[in-house]
Amino acid sequence: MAAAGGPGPTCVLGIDLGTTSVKAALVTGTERGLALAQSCSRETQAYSDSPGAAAQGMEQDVQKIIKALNECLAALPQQQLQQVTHIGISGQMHGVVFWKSDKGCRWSEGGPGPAFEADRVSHLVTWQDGRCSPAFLSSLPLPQSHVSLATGFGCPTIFWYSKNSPDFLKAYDAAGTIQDYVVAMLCDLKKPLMSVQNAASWGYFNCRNKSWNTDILKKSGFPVHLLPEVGDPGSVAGRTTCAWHGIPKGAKVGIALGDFQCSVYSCLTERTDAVLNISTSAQLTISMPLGFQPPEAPDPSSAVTYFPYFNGDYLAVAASLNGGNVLATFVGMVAQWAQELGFQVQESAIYPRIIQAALAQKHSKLSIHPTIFGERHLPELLASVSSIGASELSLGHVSRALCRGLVENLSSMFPVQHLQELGVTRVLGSGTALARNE
Ligand SMILES: Nc1ncnc2c1ncn2[C@@H]1O[C@H](COP(=O)(O)OP(=O)(O)O)[C@@H](O)[C@H]1O
Ligand SMILES: O=C(CO)[C@@H](O)[C@H](O)[C@H](O)[C@H](O)COP(=O)(O)O
Repeated sequence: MAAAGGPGPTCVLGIDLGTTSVKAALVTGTERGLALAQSCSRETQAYSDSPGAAAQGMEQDVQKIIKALNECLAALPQQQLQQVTHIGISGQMHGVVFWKSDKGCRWSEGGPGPAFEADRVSHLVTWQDGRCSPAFLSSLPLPQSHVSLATGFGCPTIFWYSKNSPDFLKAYDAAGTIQDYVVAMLCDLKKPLMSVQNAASWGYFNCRNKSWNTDILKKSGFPVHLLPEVGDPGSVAGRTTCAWHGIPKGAKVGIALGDFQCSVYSCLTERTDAVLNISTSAQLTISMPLGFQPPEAPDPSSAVTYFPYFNGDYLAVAASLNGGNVLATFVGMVAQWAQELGFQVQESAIYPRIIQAALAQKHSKLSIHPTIFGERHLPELLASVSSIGASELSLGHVSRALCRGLVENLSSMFPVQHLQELGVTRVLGSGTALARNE
């Protein structure tokens, strides 16, 4: 997001508000282009209870997400933060957070300069939330969008609140993804601004005319006043209204982007590339030809969907609900079993051991279908294990079969032969769960 026309940015700050961790990167402009100067990541540990949504709820505490963001920025060098002219923010898609527009945060003077903490803000209901049952979703009006409705998507979640807990919504007059919330706080936006990338991930958004299905929603009593304004990815949402962690007031802030699209953007160079991103979730994706338009109506049974990218382009994506979160659950299970057996084992110590054990293990017949979270196109299909031989029960066998199962699941959603027919010659990997797992 260089300053159009004017001098390019001397220093750009990139932020990703992911489901598990916040990442921040300082990128400096050099004569050879942009170079990474510093980066930092912090796990948010933000999972929280979900009042009213029973066991299916999956919410995160926004205070903890902003705390992790502040810790990341405080760890970056002041001298470079003071040169930041542009801020780009991406984050977990689909989810929704509500806030009171003039009381969404509280600014305070910290060591490195002013910073904000979340104030009159709800929990973030994330993309992993399961409160919108298949029966509830089918009770909602049909969207005029190529993206099928799914639980954890912003608009169905707002419908859920308006039907099950209408008083909850009365406390708020703004809503957006977590990344839209941060942009709104930095630019003091009275009305949140959302990019087409994130709007498409909420449902009830028509990507062709870039507008919400307002008439359809109004007729069903949906609180349309909560829908953000929508803008193009890559456009500027506003400027910082005060200094922030040493970043001067007036820095340009880009409209918030989808983490998935940014993962792709970080490595996609050829149209013949596919990208395999495994973070908390997992996606296998390719770019569609210039001028491609998604179908008018969604196909809920399809494992592949189309998401807006940049400049009106689209990505075809197999978006799995099962990625690094499955590995994290397995590690948690091993830690829990160890504790029940009387041993205390840190989860951070288990990851390297399962990875090394799997590396040392040849492929075996043990087969794990890892979809413990179901899939959007097959919500009922949970995980299973088969071909369990007595001699194939080591930690290495199970860990290797689990990793293989994750990739096989994605490949079943977007088969290799389909990728080859579309001209794909290379798959690029991105995401922590890949990068930290040999
Ligand atoms: N110590 C570790 N070693 C290997 N993988 C890890 C480790 N810690 C976390 N992970 C994996 O990284 C995933 C989170 O990746 P991250 O990029 O932080 O997610 P997100 O972008 O969704 O916030 C976890 O789901 C887990 O599978
Ligand atoms: O579900 C889709 C697309 O429909 C994913 O690409 C979606 O962006 C991601 O699952 C969420 O944004 C979470 O991403 P991450 O936290 O796993 O990086």
